[in-house]
Parts: sequence; C-alpha cells; structure tokens
Amino acid sequence: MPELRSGARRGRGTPSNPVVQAEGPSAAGTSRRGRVARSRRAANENKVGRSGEVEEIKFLEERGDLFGGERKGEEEGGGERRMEDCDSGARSAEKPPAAEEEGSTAPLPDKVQVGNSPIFKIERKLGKGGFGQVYVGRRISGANGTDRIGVQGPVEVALKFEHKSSKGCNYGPPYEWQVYNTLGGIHGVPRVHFKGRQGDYYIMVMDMLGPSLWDVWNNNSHTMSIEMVACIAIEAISILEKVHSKGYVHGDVKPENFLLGPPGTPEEKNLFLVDLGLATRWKDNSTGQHVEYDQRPDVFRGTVRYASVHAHLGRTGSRRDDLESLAYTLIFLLRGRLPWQGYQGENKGFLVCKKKMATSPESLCCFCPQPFRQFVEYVVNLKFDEEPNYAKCISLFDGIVGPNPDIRPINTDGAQKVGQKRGRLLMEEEDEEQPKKKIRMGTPATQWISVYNARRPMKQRYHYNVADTRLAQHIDKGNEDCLFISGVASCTNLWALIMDAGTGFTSQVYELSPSFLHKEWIMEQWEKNYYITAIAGANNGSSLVVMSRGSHYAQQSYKVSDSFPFKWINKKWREGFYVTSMATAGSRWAIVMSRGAGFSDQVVELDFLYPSEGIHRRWDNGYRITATAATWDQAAFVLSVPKRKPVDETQETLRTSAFPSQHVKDKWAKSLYIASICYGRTVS
Ligand SMILES: Nc1ncnc2c1ncn2[C@@H]1O[C@H](COP(=O)(O)OP(=O)(O)OP(=O)(O)O)[C@@H](O)[C@H]1O
Repeated sequence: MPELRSGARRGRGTPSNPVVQAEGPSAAGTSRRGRVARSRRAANENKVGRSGEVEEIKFLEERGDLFGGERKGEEEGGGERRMEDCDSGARSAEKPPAAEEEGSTAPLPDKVQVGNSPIFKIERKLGKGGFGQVYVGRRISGANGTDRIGVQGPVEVALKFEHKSSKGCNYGPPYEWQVYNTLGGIHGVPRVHFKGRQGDYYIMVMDMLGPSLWDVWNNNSHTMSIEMVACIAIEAISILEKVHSKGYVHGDVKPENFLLGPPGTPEEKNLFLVDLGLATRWKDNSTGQHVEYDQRPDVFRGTVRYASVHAHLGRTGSRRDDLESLAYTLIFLLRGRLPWQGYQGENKGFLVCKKKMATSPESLCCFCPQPFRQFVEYVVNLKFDEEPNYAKCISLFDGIVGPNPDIRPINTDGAQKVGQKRGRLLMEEEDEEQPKKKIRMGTPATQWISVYNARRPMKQRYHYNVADTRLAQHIDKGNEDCLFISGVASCTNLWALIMDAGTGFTSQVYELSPSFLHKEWIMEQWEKNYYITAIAGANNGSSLVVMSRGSHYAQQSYKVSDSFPFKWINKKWREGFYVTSMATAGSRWAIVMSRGAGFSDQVVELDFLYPSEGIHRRWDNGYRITATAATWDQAAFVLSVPKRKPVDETQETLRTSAFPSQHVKDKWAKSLYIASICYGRTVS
C-alpha cells in the first residue's frame, strides 16, 4: 500500500481490492515534502525539458476503420506485392495492372528506340512487377538507329516498360528513373543505358540480368545452402552499404529484387539489386543531414512479408529498415518460410507486424547458424538515424563462407573490397563495448504508463482500484473540495481517478455506462454545452465518460473503432480537430477530437511496446504527450505542440507494474503532476 500523506483519506477497500486515494499539494501546502518517502522503486522513467496542455468540443460519431484496414491479401509462394495505404505525397499507392491487363488499348511496340539509343527488337519477357514489365531487347542497329551494329553498348539489354498512366509515372517519367540517375551502375545496381518515352510507354534500357534469388530458391525445391545464403548476406550488405552511401534507402528489399547476372556469362555469380521505385532519401540532399523522424501509422510502403516493423508502423524509412528486410530475406531463403506467412484478410498487415514483433531473434533463427541470429538481433535494434556497422555485419558471416573467394557460389567482391578486414577489427573493438540496450527484446509487459507535467503548485488527488460502486463518493468529495476530474483510467475493471484544481472547468458531469461509449448520454450533454474531457474503458466493455464546461473546445467528435483509427484522426486533423482524449476497452479504441484544443500541431506514436525512441524524438522537436491509451498489445501516445508555450515544459513518463502511488508523490515534490495515465502494453 502506498504511504498516504496526512489529511488524505484512505478508502475502505478490502486487501485484495484496496481502494486508495491520495492528494497533491495545495498551493499553500509545503509540509508534504518532508513526509514523502525518498526511495524510488524500480520503474522505467523518461524525461524531457518542459510541458504541455489541453482544451475544447461538439459532435458526430463514426464506426469501422481498421488499423491497416486497406491492406490486400498475400499471394503465397513468393508472389507478394508491395502495397501502400496512403494519402502521403510520395510515390504512390497500389500498383495498377500492367499493360498486359490493360489489353489492346496499350500494346507494346515491336521495336524500341529512345533518345539516341540504337534500335532494340523486343524479345522474350523477363518479368513483370506491379508497375512495369521487363523484356529482353536485342540491338538491331547502331547508335541513333544507324547500321553500325556492334560498335557500342550491349547487344542484349533489359527493357523496362511503364505505361504513362501507371501510378509510378503520374503522367511524368517514373520516379524510379531519378533514383537510377544516382544509383545506376554503382556496385550491385544495374546500369541504365538509355531512357525515354515512346508512344504510351516510358522505357528504360538497362543491363540484362538473370534469375532472381526467389527464382533460384524456387527452382531448387525451396531450399538454398547455408553457404550460398551467407554469401548473399555478405554481398547484399555491401550493396546496401553502397546504396546508403549515396543517400538512399531501397525500401523494398526482398528475394524477388535481388537478381544474379545472366547465366553463362562472367557475371552469373554477381548479385544485383533492382526495383528502385520505392527508394527514398535518408539523407537530405540539400542539408546533408539525416531526414526527420516521423510516424504515419496509415502509410505502408514495401512488401508485407519482408517489411521492417518500423515500415509497418509507418515510420520514415531509414537505413535500418533495409537491413531488417534483408534479415527476413536471408531467413526466408534459408528456412523456406517466415513465421508470419499465411495471414489473410483486411487485417493482415497488422497481424504480420504483431507477429514480427512477437518473434524473438532466437525463435526466428532457431534452425539457422548463429551469425544469422546475431544479424537479426543487431538490425532490429538499430536506431532511426544510426549508421549501421556494415563491416561488422559482413564479418558475422565470414566464418560460414569458404576461405577461397573464387569458388564461392556468389561473388563477394564488393564486400572484399570494402569491408572484411575492417570488419574483423571492428568486431574485436566492439566486443569490449557495453552491450547496447536491446529495444525489441525486452519482455512484453502490461503496465501503468503515467505522464507528468510541470505546473505551478496545485492540489491533485488520485484514487485507484476504485470499484464502480465507490466512484461517486470519491468524485463528490473531490467536487466538495473544488477539484474536478482531469483524468481517468481503468485496470482490471477497476477505475483510477485523477482530480485536481488546475483544470479550469466550471462544472462537470460523468457517466458510468455498460457500453463503450454511450452515445445518447454524450449527445445530451453536448446539448448542454458539456464537452468530453476524460474517458476510460474497462476490459468488460463499460466506460467512464467525464464531460465538463469551461474547456475552450468549440466542437467535438469521437470515434469508437476495433483498431487504432489513424485514418480518421488524419481526416479530422485536416478539419482543424485535435485528439483531446482517448481510451481503450479490451482491444477497442475510442478517440475524442476537438476544435479549439489549443494545439498548433499533433502527432501519434503507436507501437507494440512503449515507443521510447519515438517519444524522445518528438520531445526533442517540441511535442509533449497529451493523451495516452493502450490495449494489451498496443500503446498509443498523442503528442502535441501547444499554441501557448507553458513556462515550464518539463514532462516525464513512468512505467510501473503497480499503480505509481509513491512515484506520484515523488513527482509532486518536484512540482510535476499527472497529466495522463493509462494501463496497457509496454515492455520492461
Ligand atoms: N535488368 C533486368 N534484367 C532481367 N530481369 C529483370 C531486370 N529488371 C527486372 N527484371 C525482372 O522483371 C521483374 C519486374 O521488375 P521490377 O521489379 O523492376 O518491376 P516493378 O514493376 O517495379 O516490380 P515490383 O512490383 O516488384 O515493384 C523483376 O522481378 C525481374 O524478374
């Protein structure tokens, strides 16, 4: 039981169901400091410089909307497609059917000549993706269509056709062309010889390559030797290092996008990375700085099976994502299957992401040699802007591949040139370093997540483990003492209540309802100019809604949804609403958004664990947490930039397995007051 300060009342809870309340200092109350216990129990704590605020309301209710709800099904057998739900501006959404499906309206030409290229006759098809189709082109003239065949350039090339109306083109040259301008011809990326438009098609003339790693795996009874996969690892890492060194992230690393050189040629054991259509810059071209971190949970770019968890969660792509996708690619080639294959339906993206998070590197790599586990462990723990240690990664696989590079199944020239010796040295040096904190490997836990803001001394009181029947008496007593409810939460169907003197409300009503949420009651209160200022939901589906007068909300809207309704939030943001409260009941979410909330900007951090890195990055950019909610497997944080900057912006968070009763008192002693609290998924 927490130590209670003198003057606070202890409720009459049973030992197994203790009802507890405590009270913060009034402006005059200074005697508390001496009595606050100094010891601090184990808790996960985070802090930032200075704090946030909240404000106002009106109505409307919508239902539906699933997190990742517009994902498409997965084709089994290596045929996955990238997909993207978006209203982000970048290279866009689902790929349209290739020209073949568009039928006779857009027949391919027999011959191709673009720019001052020779003429190429179109021969057999090499492959097809969601955006383009690729054919063999045989040179039948010299440059500019002259007769001097054989003078320059390869006789056989690959011709990649993209229809002008393809989303990759947007009626202009494909975005991929721009990326090839920088990356074409670097180690492991095919050269582009010519590009241009002919009729309805944008055509790229590039080096002809051979089968993809998926083809090789598929033609070899869905197997690949350990040595072959280790060589692929080494070479792929060195290719990614080159790509990254030019400021780009590939964004769609998978077996289908690694091609070998043409069979029977000196390049047949060389590895190449193709399909640069989803590449993005990690390094800002003009400033040379790392691009800014962001999370847009409704945006997904990549291929579900191989995408990094961060990509699933809509985080800005960075170098770590390519390496995580490479890790899944290698394990797929080695084991023939990934644990998250086989999910179907609308919710597939969400389920795959959840499974990836829940799969430890040990279990993912249980049948693989040790270096693969080490690689997975390393890449899933990389930070957003961390420079991967490519040489170290390459050196992990050194011991698996044969000593003689000339007889390796895949050429590892790139890695030999740049990395291996350096890698060994680095490995030795790093062994002496402290082990890094393992972000993805903590034990999943369900905890209280509490957020504290610096404020001028004020009275605050908390109650927890409050059964339905005892709510009224605590609230009435608080109101008698001029306190209003500032926050509510629920744990194991018992309520937690935060009341304080700093809300600015003039009156308040609340309802405990068996439903999540009780629309009729809310609408009635809206009519009377009360706006929702706090909500909580219990696992049994009941809810506690608090509505107040005196907030500055001008209009309000809420949504109850089976998954985190980011798309809806995004839509409401555009209409001038900001999230002002949120809660969960079981796995359902309720989000309240208000106009006149007093924020100038707002973002969401959503994860399967406490998103420590994201929260720190947001803090650094001036955001403060203004709403929290968590289910048993996801935690969401809304962070806002207040229009009126508070004098003291300090904000701290805590994660504790028990209600943080003692911690709250420690915070009060430092003039930090609970601003938000919820119970749900974290990682300890
Ligand atoms: N240079 C090449 N040489 C030989 N085959 C190629 C070459 N480029 C692409 N291919 C084949 O064509 C297929 C489609 O190419 P690519 O992936 O570039 O197209 P896309 O439409 O952008 O595909 P995706 O839908 O995967 O993004 C590849 O999977 C590969 O089999």
